[in-house]
Amino acid sequence: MTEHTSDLLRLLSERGYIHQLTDGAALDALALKQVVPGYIGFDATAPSLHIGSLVQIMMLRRLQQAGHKPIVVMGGGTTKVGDPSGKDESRKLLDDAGIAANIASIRRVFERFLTFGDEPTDAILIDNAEWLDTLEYIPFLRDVGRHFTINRMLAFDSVKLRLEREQALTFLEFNYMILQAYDFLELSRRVECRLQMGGSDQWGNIVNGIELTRRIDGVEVFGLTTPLITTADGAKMGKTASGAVWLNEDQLSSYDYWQFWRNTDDRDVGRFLRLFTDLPLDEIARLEALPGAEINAAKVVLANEATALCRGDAAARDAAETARRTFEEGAAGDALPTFAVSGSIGIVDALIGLGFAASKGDAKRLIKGGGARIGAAKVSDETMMIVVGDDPVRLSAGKKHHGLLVRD
Ligand SMILES: N[C@@H](Cc1ccc(O)cc1)C(=O)O
Repeated sequence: MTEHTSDLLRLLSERGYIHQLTDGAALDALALKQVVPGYIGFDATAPSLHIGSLVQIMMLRRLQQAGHKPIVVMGGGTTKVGDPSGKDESRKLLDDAGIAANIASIRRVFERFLTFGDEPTDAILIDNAEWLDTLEYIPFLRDVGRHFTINRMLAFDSVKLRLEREQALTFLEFNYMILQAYDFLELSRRVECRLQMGGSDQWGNIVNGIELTRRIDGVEVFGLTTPLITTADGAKMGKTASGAVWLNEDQLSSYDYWQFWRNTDDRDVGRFLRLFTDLPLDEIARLEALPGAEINAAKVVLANEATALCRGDAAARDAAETARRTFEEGAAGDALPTFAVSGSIGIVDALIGLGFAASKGDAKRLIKGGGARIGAAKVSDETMMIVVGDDPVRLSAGKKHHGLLVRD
């Protein structure tokens, strides 16, 4: 990576956010002389974003920390089309009411990470349905469509991969990149947006927007993508045995959110501290160098900081306190029910003992349905025996019910 002089690019590059960047030198120069409005778009395919979107949200936060203006674009329009980028199959189409409900629920999380308002570096939120919903087909094709060649569109990964694998790509989805490109042009006109950021799968959509904005308005805008965040064992970050790690509190308790971070692989701690917390780099360097089991202290710091950012200080403190009491003192935290066991117990009896199942049949159905977990691991064997030693064993039924087996 070349040396950057602007706070913006220095901050993004030293904390590990940059994968690809268009004309870095020109963006660097622009960021030195003015407030750069930069955007990231989020489609509203679920009621909450999950950890997979957290790098993008953190990038908007970094943009603001470096003195620039974050623009959150909610994809009220693009969600109706469905981005084929990085997807093997067409997305399930949502109706207007479903999209509106998802947007209302998703948008709350941004208030935790960004400061909104009317000042030059305050964040703003815009819904692209504002301009996409009312496009007129023939004028749009003539003004915008003529700048795209099918020859080139076929070469972008989002299209090419589906064709190569002989997976269907509908004409509806084929239009997505044009609509996202048009968003960039609209945002350049409406709020002088100069930068679009996104995950690495968004590169094609972003580049199309840059070219369209240059061709139609003669304005130079920039693009930046983040690396795909994987864990040390090679998995995509945020996929746990129990499902997606949701950012919204009504989808995942703050205690479970905290635990997700606490369970970070030793090798990922430093990288995650840089990406997902505001701790200064020298402090992170110290934490990631902690030897042996002391690295667990760094994981607790990561869990505390990341949870405080997303869920607030009080939620982070409560989660840390519950964890400390349950795991460090071996006693039960207020938040979780316990069941005392002498030596070992069968999984079925444990589920009944904690009140998660009313009968043996009920407990077996829960296990068959994939709803029973020990720690983060799904239980599939209904005859499994659990040995309870000095440390309590955490048992869960579904997403909401958690309890501890403690030694009698
Ligand atoms: N295509 C993006 C979302 C997006 C929507 C509209 C935009 O203008 C930009 C980005 C995604 O699927 O993650």
